Amino acid sequence: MAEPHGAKFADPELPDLDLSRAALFLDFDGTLVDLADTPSGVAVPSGMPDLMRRLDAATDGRLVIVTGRPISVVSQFLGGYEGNVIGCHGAEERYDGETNPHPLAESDVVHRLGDMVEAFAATHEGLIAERKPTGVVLHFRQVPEQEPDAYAFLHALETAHEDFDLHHSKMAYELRPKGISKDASIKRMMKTAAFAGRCPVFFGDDVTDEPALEWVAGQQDGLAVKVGPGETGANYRLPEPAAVRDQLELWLED
Ligand SMILES: O=P(O)(O)OC[C@H]1O[C@H](O[C@H]2O[C@H](CO)[C@@H](O)[C@H](O)[C@H]2O)[C@H](O)[C@@H](O)[C@@H]1O
Repeated sequence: MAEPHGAKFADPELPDLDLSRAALFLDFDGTLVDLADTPSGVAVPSGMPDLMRRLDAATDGRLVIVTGRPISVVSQFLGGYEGNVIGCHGAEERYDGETNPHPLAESDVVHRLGDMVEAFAATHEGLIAERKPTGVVLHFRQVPEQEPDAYAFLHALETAHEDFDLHHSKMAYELRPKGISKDASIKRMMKTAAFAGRCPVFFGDDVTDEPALEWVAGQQDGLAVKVGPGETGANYRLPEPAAVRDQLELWLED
């Protein structure tokens, strides 16, 4: 078993957890792995695929990766992970090997939006367009001074496309289908026979994770863990992804 690296602080300390009674929801970027300069630049620790396999076994299949990334992308980052994923912020779901995409997935309108955002990024050095099956992201991490331009462009696209909403995440703006969210997907999953009665546990770092953190901590009496600084409705906090991985290893040892 891997040696824990030692969390710098936990606020307050996380309790012991019987994984066989838990439903474990894990965000990816900024939670399992450190943020990087570009979407493709994240470094996934070599032990991560094995950690996911062991968590999936310990929860008897109640491990779910909850991410803004497409299922195919996060699965590749996790070394060919085939388990449960809420992807594209809830616009794609894979449970028990079966994938349910949103009706707008790979639609003409999504492709057109992707083309337009790519063309905009191509004429604005430092901006990065990231296409998804259900939307598109415009990243300004390399050029924070271009945030107003990035916002103005995506806001104009949002205004012209009534089926899409504009969302802000870490150094990025994203267009995604209306009515989807991580918390809606988690709530739906927790109502299924396989998950009902389990203690929900959710780790997340971003504003897009807050509604689910608040729901898990405030209404479910579960464990909601905010990763990193910032205001939160979570009931626990860890400082960084390395501390998250250590905590998961500790629960696996119990
Ligand atoms: O829900 P998550 O798993 O946290 O995914 C959220 C978004 O993560 C990625 O963007 C963020 O991470 C990048 C790599 O560290 C970083 O460069 C960027 O600034 C962050 O916003 C991903 O690219 C998005 O598709 C996800 O929605």
